[in-house]
Amino acid sequence: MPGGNEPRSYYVGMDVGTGSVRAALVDQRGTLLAFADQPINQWEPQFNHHEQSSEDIWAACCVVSKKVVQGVNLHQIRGLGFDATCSLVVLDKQFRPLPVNPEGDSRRNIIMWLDHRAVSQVHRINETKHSVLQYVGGVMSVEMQAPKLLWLKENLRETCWDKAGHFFDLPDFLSWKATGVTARSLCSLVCKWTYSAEKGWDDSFWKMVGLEDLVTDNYSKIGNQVLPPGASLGSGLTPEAAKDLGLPPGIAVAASLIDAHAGGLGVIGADVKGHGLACEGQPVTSRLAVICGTSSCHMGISKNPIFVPGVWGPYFSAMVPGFWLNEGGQSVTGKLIDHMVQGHAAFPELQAKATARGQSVYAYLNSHLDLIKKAQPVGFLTVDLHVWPDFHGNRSPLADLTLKGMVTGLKLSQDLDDLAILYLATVQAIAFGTRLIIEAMESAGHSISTLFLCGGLSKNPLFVQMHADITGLPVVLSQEVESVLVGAAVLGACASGDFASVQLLQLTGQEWVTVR
Ligand SMILES: Nc1ncnc2c1ncn2[C@@H]1O[C@H](COP(=O)(O)OP(=O)(O)O)[C@@H](O)[C@H]1O
Ligand SMILES: O=C(CO)[C@H](O)[C@H](O)COP(=O)(O)O
Repeated sequence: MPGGNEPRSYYVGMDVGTGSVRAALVDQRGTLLAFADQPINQWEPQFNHHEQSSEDIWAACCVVSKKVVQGVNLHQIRGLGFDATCSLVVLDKQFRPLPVNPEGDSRRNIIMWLDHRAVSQVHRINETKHSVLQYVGGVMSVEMQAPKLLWLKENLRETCWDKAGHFFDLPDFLSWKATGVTARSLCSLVCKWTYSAEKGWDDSFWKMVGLEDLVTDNYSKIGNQVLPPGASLGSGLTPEAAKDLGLPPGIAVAASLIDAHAGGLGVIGADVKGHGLACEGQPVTSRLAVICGTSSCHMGISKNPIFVPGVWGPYFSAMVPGFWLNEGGQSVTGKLIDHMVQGHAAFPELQAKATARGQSVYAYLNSHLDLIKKAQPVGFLTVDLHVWPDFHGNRSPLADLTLKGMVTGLKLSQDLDDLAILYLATVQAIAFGTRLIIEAMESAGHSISTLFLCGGLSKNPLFVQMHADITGLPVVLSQEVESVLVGAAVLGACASGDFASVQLLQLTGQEWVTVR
């Protein structure tokens, strides 16, 4: 984003993650000026069923939006962009929430991205060997939308499926809520719905898998107007949404991005001059963006399509216009670390000690590991304890939802030392998973020299260092940890017309730190 002395223009980015909604006010140099976050509800009514509420999420958006523009001249706000998880939102013909559960609770009208209820459905979809599957790494994930749609049709026919008027990816729901425009983003449809940027919808796929009713009326329920991320939607922010969000009516609202793609856009174009990095002076295709939060997403781009077995894509223009995208992933990373730590017998002691010190439990564990490692490198503490991290299946590169997690080397003791070493082994297992994904991508034709991390886990120095040590690659972090939000704000800046396209962010104003 250009610098200079122009009067300040502001852009609002909204990032709907798994656990919370975040908003940021960003200026034309890409500098984040204000930040706010608000937790959102999640329901897990039964194992592998994960649900949310679109009304709860919108309400949280309204809270954080008003917070970040407090004291700002609203006339200087030029655009608004959204990113969100690729969760499935279900509305009736009057755009009212419909229940995605047998209890009929219409508050819960979202099937979340990590929901694994549609196992039988995705198995049958993959059995078809339809040609669209080659563009999702050869095997469709249970976390994508077609299996979930088929589950709704087969399990909630009367209470949901027959009443449904609109099925949205969550990022597209948000841009609809803001503008009243039902256009979908190329990003969400290409990555999660089997849409082709070149050929559009493939009727034969929907008919083959038993969702022929979505083909009728020219795909009106799932989208027949598709725009590139950053395109301006309709007449911009509606008066009603403007009132909700505390923003000026009519400001530009952008076609959205999925959260990982916004994070990738926020970091992958970083200007890293002066750090002596291998990627300096190399094409941007030598960089891998890793957006690590509840899950981890590994975003690699190429000028030509690269087919990587077990790694999603290749997706055209789904993140950076004109580039093909491959997306590796680990369904649970932050969530896995939290699961292992919070489920350990010594967690209450850890929580008390961390609180007493005014630290997060992660910071306390990291310092405890430094204490017990003595003279050896911290990584050696797990020489007898190992974790296999696929507690929620393997997204990439094995693409096997039936895989489970494993721990070997447990003893009878369950004290704080044991918890710290189990936490370390879990962090290392996730880093080994990243290495496996990189090896699969490189075997297929990628050439990756540097990792660019963002997301909640990038705030954990141990997580970052283990990724550098275990992949053998340097890791670049932005001083501005909210890179996903900057990516979302970039969308709003593009929609405003102030910038020609969703361009690679050259955040020259930002400090970048490297971990070798
Ligand atoms: N300050 C922190 N230090 C270490 N880990 C963190 C920190 N903040 C968040 N995390 C980790 O990141 C995960 C959430 O990532 P985040 O990107 O905030 O969420 P989301 O997945 O909702 O986008 C949590 O599961 C937690 O393990
Ligand atoms: O599949 C996705 C991206 O393609 C999900 O949106 C992502 O894995 C969830 O993100 P987060 O871990 O930040 O909540």
